[in-house]
Amino acid sequence: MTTQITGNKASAETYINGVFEQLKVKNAHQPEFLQAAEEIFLSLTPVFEQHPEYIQHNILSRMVEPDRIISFRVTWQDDYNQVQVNRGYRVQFSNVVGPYKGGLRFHPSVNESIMKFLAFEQVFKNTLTGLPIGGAKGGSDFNPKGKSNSEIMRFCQAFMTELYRHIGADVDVPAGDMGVGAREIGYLFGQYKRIRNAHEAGVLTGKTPGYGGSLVRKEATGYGLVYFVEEMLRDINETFLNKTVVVSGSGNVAIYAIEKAQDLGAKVVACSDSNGYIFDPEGIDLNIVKEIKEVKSDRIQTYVDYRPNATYTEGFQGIWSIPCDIALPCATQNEIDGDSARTLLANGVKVVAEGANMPSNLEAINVFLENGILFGPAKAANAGGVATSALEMAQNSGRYYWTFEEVDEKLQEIMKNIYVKSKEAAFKYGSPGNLVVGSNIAAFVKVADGLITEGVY
Ligand SMILES: NC(=O)C1=CN([C@@H]2O[C@H](COP(=O)(O)OP(=O)(O)OC[C@H]3O[C@@H](n4cnc5c(N)ncnc54)[C@H](O)[C@@H]3O)[C@@H](O)[C@H]2O)C=CC1
Ligand SMILES: O=C(O)CCC(=O)C(=O)O
Repeated sequence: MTTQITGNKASAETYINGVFEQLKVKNAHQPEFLQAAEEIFLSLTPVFEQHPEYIQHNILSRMVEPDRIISFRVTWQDDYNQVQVNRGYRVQFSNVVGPYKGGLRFHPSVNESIMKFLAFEQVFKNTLTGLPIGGAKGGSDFNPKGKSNSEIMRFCQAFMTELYRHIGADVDVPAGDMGVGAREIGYLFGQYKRIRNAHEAGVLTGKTPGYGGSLVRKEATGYGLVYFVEEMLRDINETFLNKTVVVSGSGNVAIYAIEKAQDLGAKVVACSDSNGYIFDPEGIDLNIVKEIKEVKSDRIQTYVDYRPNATYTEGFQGIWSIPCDIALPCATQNEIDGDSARTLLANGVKVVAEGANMPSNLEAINVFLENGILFGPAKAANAGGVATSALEMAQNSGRYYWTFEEVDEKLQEIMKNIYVKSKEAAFKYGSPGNLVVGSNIAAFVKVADGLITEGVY
């Protein structure tokens, strides 16, 4: 089946629906990728109405097909000398705006659909930062849980032994995502250097500060999320001060979102991991969470051993039944469904902003938007991490380091600009206040114009 391109004569909706029907046929077994695409397609009718040239250039069909998908075997030896085999991926989705850029996820759920949805989202997110970075994502179905440090190192070395041939400071620059932090990036970088015999610092970001890494990268996604919400609140003359906040997850994004929200005077009362959630009515003691997660790699359940007034509940979904002013989902995709969204609404939530990638499903997003909840979509609200990665690339190529304050100031400026850009696009294209539509359109137009500028390929 091929799309009929009839230029200005085709209605925007007919074109968009046609491309989506083809996408469903071609990717029938990739629900996460189709969900991410549908969310963007639903925003685009006014763009194609105003820009019939995008139909002539068949921009949408070009944008939903990744430049390439690399899949490879990762063979490594565990601590019992058993040979283990995992599957590795790198989806290089688009380099229209800059070199491919995006994290690596090590999690047993990783498959091609999840890699493609993340890489596709990354194209739009990276464009919104205003920095020259294209979109990619990679990872493996390797499960880091319960693995020794030596096993993690051997896995990372095996992973890089194949990945190295596909990346480069001007080609594709991976970083961390779930299950991949500074330790894993260190092992990956070490192996890259050994193979290439070159200290090409800009080939990976999220490195340890002092060894090529930028200050603030560790904190950047969580801090950036809170800076974005500050902008949303500013528009209604509000601040974080004395707000009750619920944050899901207790990993990199969640911990630093909690830290910054607390800095700004909020009371964060709950967080979670994949087993369950804790509720601390007096406000979470973040030092305990850091000790449990960053030092001991233990379950969040153990928090209640330190804080007698806190409670632990099995099951991660229940966290959304805790009344709050601001909800920050920072764990994983599809963690908020329609029912959870309605519960949040009934309990008086005012703002929902996404630290994780695609944490709200389409039904949940509609519940928020239709009921006037201020909603910050992931590709805008969590772009602070990748933006700071781009700042790390800039420092690496300039061969110097900025101070914590310098990077933090740039991050705040970037998050503010993303907010303004998304808000203005929403207004211009007829959906004032809708940051889903605004962020999708602002990014789409930039990539679409790039595709036209750079010619058909
Ligand atoms: N690390 C980064 O810079 C960025 C991460 N993200 C997204 O943020 C999310 C979290 O990533 P990180 O914090 O980096 O990962 P991480 O590996 O540091 O932490 C993930 C946390 O989520 C918990 N978790 C997993 N599934 C869960 C569930 N169903 N319910 C509750 N908790 C659950 C885990 O126990 C862990 O505490 C992911 O969606 C990731 O793609 C987005 C932008 C940048
Ligand atoms: O810093 C990066 O390159 C990647 C961050 C990331 O994976 C994300 O934004 O989802």
